[in-house]
Amino acid sequence: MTLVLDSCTFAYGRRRAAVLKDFTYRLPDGLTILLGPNGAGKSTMLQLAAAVTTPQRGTVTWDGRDAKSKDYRRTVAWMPQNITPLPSLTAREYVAYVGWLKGMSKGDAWANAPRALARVEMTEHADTRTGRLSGGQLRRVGVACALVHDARVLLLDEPTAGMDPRQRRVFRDLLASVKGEVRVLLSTHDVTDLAEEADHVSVLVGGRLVQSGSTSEFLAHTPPGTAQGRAAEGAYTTLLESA
Ligand SMILES: Nc1ncnc2c1ncn2[C@@H]1O[C@H](COP(=O)(O)OP(=O)(O)OP(=O)(O)O)[C@@H](O)[C@H]1O
Repeated sequence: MTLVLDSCTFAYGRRRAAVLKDFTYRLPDGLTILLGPNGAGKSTMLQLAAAVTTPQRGTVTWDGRDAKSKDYRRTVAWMPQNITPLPSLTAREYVAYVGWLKGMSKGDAWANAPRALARVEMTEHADTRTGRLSGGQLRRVGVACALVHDARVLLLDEPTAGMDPRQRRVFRDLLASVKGEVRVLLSTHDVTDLAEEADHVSVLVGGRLVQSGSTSEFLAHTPPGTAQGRAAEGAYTTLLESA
């Protein structure tokens, strides 16, 4: 049972070239990182998977359930590149509101929000208005939004962009703690920081997957003689050069 993009074609407008063409992807379990240069189609792929856009051809499903269904929307959580705070809502209200939007009853959403915030170590900020949170704190609230409605899939679009090293550390620990219970697909340019922590790595170039497999399969592309600590970067460069 997983999220599947099957033979999807998507273009931003009829006259534009397709960003993804006849594109098929099965999301593995654990943490998968999605790499690719600017404009490769990573955000587009995540948005199709999140059902915020619809392919012109092909299907997006979870366990056979279509992306348009209510079940699907509850199963899959998406965190866009830029999370817009609702400045007047506190973190708890925000998380509860997202739970309600995802189909929970008001009571359940309100009752579950503190637990979700605790999972991301945001309890002390539960009553802080989201307009006052830092970018890193807001992203943690974004993950809490996924946990509140028990999503099975978490789609994160460049979640570590702009984070300082300490925030990154906290975020990586958070992902490590949730990846046993939810499948995570995370797009990033931060190859050195995350590749070695991932279970799987997918590399998208020009709307085409040039690599998709376990992290050790990805690292097998590292050129011989690469300095320690640069393996992921080396593997990524090799894949880009041969794409
Ligand atoms: N709303 C849009 N309207 C028209 N074209 C778009 C739109 N969003 C993205 N594109 C185009 O689609 C292509 C893929 O963009 P996408 O944002 O999916 O790539 P990406 O891999 O996420 O890039 P980045 O790493 O820069 O975020 C690019 O050529 C981009 O210019």
